[in-house]
Amino acid sequence: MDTSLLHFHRPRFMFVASNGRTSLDLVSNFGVWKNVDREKTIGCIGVSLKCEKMVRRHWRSNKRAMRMNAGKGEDQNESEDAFEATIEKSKKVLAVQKQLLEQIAERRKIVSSIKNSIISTEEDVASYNASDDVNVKRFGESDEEPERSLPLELYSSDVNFPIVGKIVSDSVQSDVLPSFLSKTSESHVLDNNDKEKLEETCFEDVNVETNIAPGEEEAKPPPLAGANVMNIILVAAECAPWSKTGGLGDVAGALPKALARRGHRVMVVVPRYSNYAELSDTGVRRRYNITGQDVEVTYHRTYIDGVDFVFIDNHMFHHIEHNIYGGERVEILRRMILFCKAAVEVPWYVPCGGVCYGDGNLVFIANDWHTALLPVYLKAYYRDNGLMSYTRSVLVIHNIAHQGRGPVTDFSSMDLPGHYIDLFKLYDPIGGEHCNIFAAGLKAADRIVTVSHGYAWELKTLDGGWGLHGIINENHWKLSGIVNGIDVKEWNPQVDSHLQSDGYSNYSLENLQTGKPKCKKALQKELGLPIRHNVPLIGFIGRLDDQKGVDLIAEAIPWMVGQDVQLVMLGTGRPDLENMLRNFENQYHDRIRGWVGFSVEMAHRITAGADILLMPSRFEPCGLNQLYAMGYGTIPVVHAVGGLRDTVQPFDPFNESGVGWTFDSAETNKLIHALGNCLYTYREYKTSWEGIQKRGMMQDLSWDNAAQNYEDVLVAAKFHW
Ligand SMILES: Nc1ncnc2c1ncn2[C@@H]1O[C@H](COP(=O)(O)OP(=O)(O)O[C@H]2O[C@H](CO)[C@@H](O)[C@H](O)[C@H]2O)[C@@H](O)[C@H]1O
Repeated sequence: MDTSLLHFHRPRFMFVASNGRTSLDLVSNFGVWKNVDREKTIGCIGVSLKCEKMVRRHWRSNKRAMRMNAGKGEDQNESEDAFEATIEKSKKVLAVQKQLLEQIAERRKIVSSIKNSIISTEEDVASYNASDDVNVKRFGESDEEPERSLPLELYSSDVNFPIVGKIVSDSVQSDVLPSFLSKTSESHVLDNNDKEKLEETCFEDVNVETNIAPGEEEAKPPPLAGANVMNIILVAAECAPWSKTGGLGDVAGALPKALARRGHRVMVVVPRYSNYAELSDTGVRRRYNITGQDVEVTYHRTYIDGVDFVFIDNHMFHHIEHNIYGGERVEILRRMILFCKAAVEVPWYVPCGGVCYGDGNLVFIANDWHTALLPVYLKAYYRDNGLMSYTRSVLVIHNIAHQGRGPVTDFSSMDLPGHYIDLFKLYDPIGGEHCNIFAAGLKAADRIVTVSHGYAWELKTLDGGWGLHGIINENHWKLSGIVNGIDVKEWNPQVDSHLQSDGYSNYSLENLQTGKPKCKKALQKELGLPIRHNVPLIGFIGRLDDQKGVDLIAEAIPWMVGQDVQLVMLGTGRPDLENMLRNFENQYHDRIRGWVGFSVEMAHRITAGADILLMPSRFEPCGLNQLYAMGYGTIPVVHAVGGLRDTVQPFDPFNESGVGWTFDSAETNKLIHALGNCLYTYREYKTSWEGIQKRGMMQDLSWDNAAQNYEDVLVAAKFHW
């Protein structure tokens, strides 16, 4: 280190941001030294921080002396100005130093996570090879030598930290980076996502405007998850914004980001239904045996908001994003088997940011019956054979009504050891003896989560468990209810991109009374409804099926049209219910619109433009639309069931509390009663109405709380043997 840098009696250097890169320019009162060796300079930071206090003391005493001589001439005034300026510069230096230290800490974290992954990957390989020795056949593989698609250098014990090396050679001199990040690996080729990730972490702008107090220099907060930081892989059949047929897509798109914000390394694995623009091919190819056929999958990846999104590609998944769960039962089953077989091996074979996740300190989060095979495969082919010993699985129930039921003969297509049939075989009065994938997943998973407390309770009942209540009760010790959150980037009236055209407007709590009416007007215009400010506009968004209680709305429509209201219903599903929507629109063209289709934009616009959102669901594990509605100042009227009961506290006019209206059983007259009270309040008690809107909007509905609760479950799973 150049010790001359330490012999200063006045502020000597400051770092300047230029062109989005951290160029370190050394500035003194006497001159400027450009492009000083970054490593040396960063090395100096620690020392200079200590010197900072000394320097400040020195300046202060100089300044006092200056003041004593005040009035003795212009020279002194100029000197004082110069001192003020140098103090300002010093503050800037401190700000930049703080940021650099934060970046160093961040990079240390990355490097140590890379090292951990490498160690666990080596362990995997060792046990993988050991398993070859004892001739353990892993699912989906023929008797041939298993191919290893992962670049072998990643297994090497003296592996460099390749990710930075490549970027460095592309864009900056390696010697301007801290030494622990500057090793290079010629053999590893980065994809564009790697570069994006690295550029995000390595080359953030240095903002010199921050003022910090002395002593705060190293105040980089630890990850919110603290010592519980782990690798998490969420596996789902859909993930917004790429694929979404309902609430599962929203959850898979948002929960992982909230977990990543807590400091975990998080991946989402999802089928690749289309040729999504932002993906790049990882080059990894694997083959799996699916009902006797050798099927190849490839893995594509992107990195967004701190999360690795890995897409599994095979022609079976192509062009079905609007019909993910549709088609012949046997075809759906083959897709889900392939997806689960390929997903469970992602941590071994798919490098993310240059390095695989590995199977140590890893938890899978599977979702609904479509991925309920994953916990079973994890157990049957890996943990039972001493592989992936430290990997755990959590199965989330979003909707127990769909279970992957089929004849017992389905079991043979799953390619599992014979005794595993006991997990799948179930008898109930509806299906008789059958093969039940959800049942097997619930038994095999280390922990079970469902999406509200209310639904966790309902699942244990004869009515709510849909034949699986017995299994849920037997496994109640591992069941938790965690209410979903909402993605506050996606669903936020202040920034909602669907409200930025066609007369819609972004709004917030502050301008609710002007912004929301604009959206209402724009919605009426877009739908071709009479533009009337004072008519209550009621919305419904959802799948058209028994669950969502659309038939209750249908029965209430004759009453509704006599109430001078407008109604817009958006949904797809059962053809008879779709026709019903069309018929209502034809019959009551001046006040009802039935939009048959799946339109994310229209869902956002209805949520913003409507005054009231109806959710008469017969059962609702959590429900997201009522959460979105409350965030947009739209008042929910809901059947108090499952997550709707957990999240919509009924309005109490005596205490001016509550955020909506509820009714206690799924009956038309109860819906009418609750909606009647709601309309009465809308018309007669404007102040109460605004209070309900504001209380709804002021709630913290973000995923952050839920993510913390998930973390508790993941930790419990981790220590479950
Ligand atoms: N026609 C359409 N056009 C555009 N968007 C549409 C649409 N129909 C529905 N959507 C959107 O799909 C999502 C539906 O979410 P929900 O939570 O209400 O229901 P779903 O029953 O699918 O989810 C299940 O999983 C979720 C997540 O756990 C649970 O909340 C829920 O109770 C459970 O039934 C919302 O984002 C909604 O806006």
